[in-house]
Amino acid sequence: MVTRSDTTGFAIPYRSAVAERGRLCAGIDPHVALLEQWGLPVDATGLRQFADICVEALGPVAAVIKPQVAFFEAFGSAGYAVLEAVIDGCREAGALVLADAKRGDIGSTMDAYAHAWLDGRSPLCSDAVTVSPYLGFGSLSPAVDAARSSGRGVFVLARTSNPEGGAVQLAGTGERSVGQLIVDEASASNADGSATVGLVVGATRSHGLDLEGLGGPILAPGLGAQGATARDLPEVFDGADPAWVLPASSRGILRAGPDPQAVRASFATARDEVEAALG
Ligand SMILES: O=C(O)c1cc(=O)[nH]c(=O)n1[C@@H]1O[C@H](COP(=O)(O)O)[C@@H](O)[C@H]1O
Repeated sequence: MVTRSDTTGFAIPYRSAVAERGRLCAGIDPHVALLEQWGLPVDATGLRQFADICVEALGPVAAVIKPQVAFFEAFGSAGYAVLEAVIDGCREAGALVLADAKRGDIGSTMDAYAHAWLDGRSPLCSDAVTVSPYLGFGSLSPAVDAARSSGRGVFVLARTSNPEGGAVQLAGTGERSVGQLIVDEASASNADGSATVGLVVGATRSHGLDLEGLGGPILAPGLGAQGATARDLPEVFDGADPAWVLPASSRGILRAGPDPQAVRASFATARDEVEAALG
C-alpha cells in the first residue's frame, strides 16, 4: 500500500513509484470491444472479471495505473462498485492510482469533485485525478488545495493527444497559447516543490510548450493505439525533464489479454521500451 505524508507532497510517492517500477502509466479502459475480445459478457459481471484481471496483472508492477472512469460509469452504480475495487486493489498492490475522470467545474462544484476523488474518506479516493482547466485554471483550486494538503496530485489537461485539441489549446492569449498558460500556472503552483500539479500532454505530436520549469509529472497518453511510439518520446519531450515524463498506454497493453501473465508481459515490454528511449 502506498504511504503518504501531508508534508512531502506528491513528489515523494510519485518519484519513489517510478524509480521502483519505471515510467509507464498503465490505463485500464474496459472498452466493449476489449470485453468481447477477452470473451467476457458486456455487463457488470464481465466488467468485474476484466477489472480483476487488470488488477492482478498490473497492480504489482505498474508505477501508476489510470482507470478511465467513463468505461465504469457506463455500467451505472455496479460499474462504480467495480471502479472502487480497482482503486483499492491497485493501491493495495503498491501502485499509484490516477483516476481519469477529467473533472472541471465552477469552484463550489469543483470542491465536491475534490472530495470525491481526493479525500481519504471517499470510496473513490485516488492518488491523483485528471482535471480540465477550461473553466479557468483558478476554478481548479479546490482540487489543487485538496491534493496539496494530502500529498496527492492533479493532472491538468494542457495539450491533449486528440487532433481536435489544437483549436483551443494552441489559441493565443497575448503572447502565450492557452496550453502554455496552463503550463505556467502549473509551474507556479509547483514552486513549493510538492509536484502537486501534473500536466497532460499527448505523446502523439509536437506540442510547442515550454515544459522545462514545470517541476511536476507530465502524463503523456497516446502510446500504442493512438500511434505514438517510445522512440518518439525524446523528440516530443525535448526540453522537459525526462524524470517527470510519464507515457501512458491503455489498449496497447490490454489487447494482450485476457491472460494476466500476457497483459503483464505486454506492459513490461512497453515500459522497457519507454525506459530505454527516455534514458
Ligand atoms: O487524460 C488522459 O488520460 C488522456 C488525455 C489525452 O490527451 N488523450 C488521451 O488519450 N487520454 C486518455 O488516455 C487513454 C488512452 O487510451 P489508449 O488510446 O487506449 O492508449 C484514454 O483513457 C484517454 O481518455
